[in-house]
Amino acid sequence: MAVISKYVDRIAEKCEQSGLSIQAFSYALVGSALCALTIKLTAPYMKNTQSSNKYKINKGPHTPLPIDGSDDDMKLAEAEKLLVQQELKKTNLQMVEPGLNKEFLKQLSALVQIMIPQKLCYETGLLTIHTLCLISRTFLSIYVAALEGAIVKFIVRKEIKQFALVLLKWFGIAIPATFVNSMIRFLESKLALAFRTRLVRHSYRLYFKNQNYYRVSNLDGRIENADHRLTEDISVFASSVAHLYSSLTKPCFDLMLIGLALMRSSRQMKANILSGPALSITVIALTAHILRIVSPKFGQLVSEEANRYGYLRHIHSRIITNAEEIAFYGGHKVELQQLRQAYNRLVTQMNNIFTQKLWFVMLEQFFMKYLWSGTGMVMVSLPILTGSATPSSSSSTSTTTSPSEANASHISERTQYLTTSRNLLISAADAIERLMSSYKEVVALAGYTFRVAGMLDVFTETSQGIYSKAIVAEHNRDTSGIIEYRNGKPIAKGRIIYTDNNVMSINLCAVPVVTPNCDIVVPSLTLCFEPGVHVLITGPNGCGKSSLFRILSGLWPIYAGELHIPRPFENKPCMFYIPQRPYMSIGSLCDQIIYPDTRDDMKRKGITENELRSILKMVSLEHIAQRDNFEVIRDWKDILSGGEKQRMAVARLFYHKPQYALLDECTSAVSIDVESSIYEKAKNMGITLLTITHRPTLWKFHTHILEFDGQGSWKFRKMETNEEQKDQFIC
Ligand SMILES: Nc1ncnc2c1ncn2[C@@H]1O[C@H](COP(=O)(O)OP(=O)(O)OP(=O)(O)O)[C@@H](O)[C@H]1O
Repeated sequence: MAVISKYVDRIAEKCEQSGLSIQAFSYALVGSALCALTIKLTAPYMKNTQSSNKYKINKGPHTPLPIDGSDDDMKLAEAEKLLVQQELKKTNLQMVEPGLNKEFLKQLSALVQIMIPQKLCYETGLLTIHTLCLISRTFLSIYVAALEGAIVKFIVRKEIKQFALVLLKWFGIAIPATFVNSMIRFLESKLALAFRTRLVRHSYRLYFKNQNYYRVSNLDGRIENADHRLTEDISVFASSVAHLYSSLTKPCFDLMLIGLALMRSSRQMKANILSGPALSITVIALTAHILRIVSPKFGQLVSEEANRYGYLRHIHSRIITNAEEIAFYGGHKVELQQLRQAYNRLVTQMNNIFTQKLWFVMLEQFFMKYLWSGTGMVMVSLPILTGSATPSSSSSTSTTTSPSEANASHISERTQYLTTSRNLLISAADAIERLMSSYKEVVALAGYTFRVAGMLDVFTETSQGIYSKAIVAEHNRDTSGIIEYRNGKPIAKGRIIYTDNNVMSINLCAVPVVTPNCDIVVPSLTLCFEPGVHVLITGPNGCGKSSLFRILSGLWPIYAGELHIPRPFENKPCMFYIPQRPYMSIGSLCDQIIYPDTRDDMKRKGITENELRSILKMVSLEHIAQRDNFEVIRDWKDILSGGEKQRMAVARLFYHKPQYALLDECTSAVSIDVESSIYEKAKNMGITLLTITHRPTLWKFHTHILEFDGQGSWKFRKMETNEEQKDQFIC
C-alpha cells in the first residue's frame, strides 16, 4: 500500500507541474476506481443473465450452467441436463418434500416404533439412564453455580477458611460432574448404535424379502442407490435422533430448573420475580419467531445433498465393478465426465447450503450472543436495581453489627447473587441456544427421515409387487388391454400357482412377457414344460428369451394369465438358473460350488469333500481343487477365467440337481468338447434342460424347440433330428 501511495503522490506531483490540480487528479482517480469496482461487481451478473437467458430459450429452465464457455463444459452441461431431468422425474414421483410437517411426524413415529418396539426393552433402559444423567447434570450445574457465587462472596469478605472449604467442595463436585458429562456422551453413542441396529435389521429383512434387492433396482425407479440409504442414511438418521433427544431434553430440564433457581434468588433479593422472566421470554419468543421465518429449508437442502452424494458413490462403485470392461474399451473419458458431473452437482449443492448457512448463522449469533446477553444483564440487574430491601439472609445480622459492616455484608451478598445468577443465566442462555440450534437439526432430521422412511415404504411396496417407474408413469401407452393400470401404476393380475409334488410340469397359461418399463415383448405365451422334454429356446436378440426365464423364476411380475410351477420338494429346487456371466460369491472354493447353500445345508445333505471333488471333475475343474484346497478364501471373480467361472456355475447345477435347469448361454465361453460332456452328464442326472443358446453344437441335446420371431409371435414344436433341421437352426 505504501509503495502504491508513494507512486500516486509522484504522479500527482507531475500532474500539478503540468497544470492539473491535485483535486482534479483525486476526482479522476476515485472515479476510475469506482468505475472499475462497478464493472467488477456487475460483470458476472450480466454474464450469468445472458447465459441463463440463452439457456432458457434453447434448453429449458432446469439446465445447469456450464462452468466456463468451453466446448467440453457445454457438453457436460448438456449431459447434466439429462441427469437433472431424471432427478426431476424422480422428485415428481416422490411428490412429498421433506420438511417440518405432518408427514414428517408420521414418518418419524413409524421409525420410532421400529427403533423402540416395546415399552420395556434395551433402548428404553438406555433412554431412562440417559434421562437420569441429563437431570443430574442440570442439578450439578445449579450447584456449581451456587458454589462459584459462594467462592466470590468469601473472596470479597476475605474469609480464607470458608473460601478454601468451598473451593474444596467445588473440586469434589468436579469428579461426579465430569463422569456424568462423559456418561451422557457414552449413552448417546450407545443409543445411536442401538437405534441403528434395530433399523438395519428391519430394513435388511425387508430388503431380502421376496427378492426385493432385485426388484428395487430393476423393477422400481424410486431408489437409485439403496446401498447408500441402507448404510450412510440409516447411520446418520440414528445418530441424529439420539443426539436430538439429549439436545432437546437437556436444555428443557436446564431451563426449568435454572428458572426456578433464578426466581428463588430474586425472591431472596426481595425483588419482583416476574419482570425478569417476562422480559426474557418476550425477547426469546420474538427472536425465535424471526429466526423461524428467515430460516432456509435445511431439510430439503440436506436431503438433496444426500441424494447427490449417493449418486456420486453409485458412479464410483459402477467404475470399480466394471473396471476391466471400461479399461478394455478405453472408456475413461466418459466415466471421468460422469464422475465430474456428479461431483460438480454435489459441490453446487454444498455451496448453496454453505451460503444459506452463512447469513442464517450470522443472524443467529447476533441474537444469541448479543441480544440475549444484553437481556440477561438487564434481568440480573433488575432485582438489585428494583429490590426494595437487603437480602433476607443478611437481615438477621444487621441488628448485631455496625452499619459499615452491614453495608460490606450487603455488598458481598449482592456480589454472590450476581455471580450465581450470571452463571445460571449463562447456562440458561446456552440451553436456549442449543434448543434454537436444535431446530436446524430437526429440519435436517426431516431430510434423513424422509429418505429412510421413503426407503422402507418402497421396500414394503415392491415386496408386495407395487412398482413405480418414471418411464411407466409418463407413458400413457396402448397396451391392447394386456396391462391394467390403477392410479398410473400397472397391476400384476397374473397368478403364480405352486403345484403339488407329483405334478412336475411347468405350465404357462396366456402369460404375457412384459418388461419392467411395461413394454410388451410377447403378448401371450401358453406352454407346458414337462420333465424329460429338453427345450431349446431361440430367436433374435431382445425377443424375450431371458425374459421368459425371469418370469419363470418370479423376478418379473405376471400381468395376466397363470403360471403353474412345482413346489420345491425336500430342499431340492425345482429350477436352477445359470446366467451367461456367473456370479462368484465371497468365500472358499467349497462355498462357490455349494452356492446358495451354506456349509450347514451341505452337512445336512450329507455331501462330502470327495463328492465336491468329483463334481469339479465333471466340469473339468479338478486342477482348481489341487491348486487351492476347498477352504482357502480367494477372490474367485478375478482368479478364475471367463470359461472357468462358467464351468464353476455348472458345478453348482450338478451339486443342486434340480428338476429343471434354466441355461442362459451359460457355456458360451466353454470349449465345445467340455460343453458337450456337461450337457450329456446333466441329462444323465435326470435334469431337464431349458437352454438359450446360439451354438448349433448343442441342438442334439434337446427334444423340442421354442422359437420367438422378435415380433411377439412364437412357435413350440418337436425338434427333428435330420440334417435339414440342423441347417435351418444354424441359420
Ligand atoms: N430390466 C429391464 N428393464 C426394462 N427392459 C428390459 C429389462 N431387461 C430386458 N429388457 C428388455 O426386454 C426385451 C427382451 O429382453 P431379453 O433379455 O429377454 O432378450 P433376449 O431375447 O434374451 O436377448 P439376447 O439374445 O440379446 O440375450 C428387450 O427389449 C430388453 O430391452
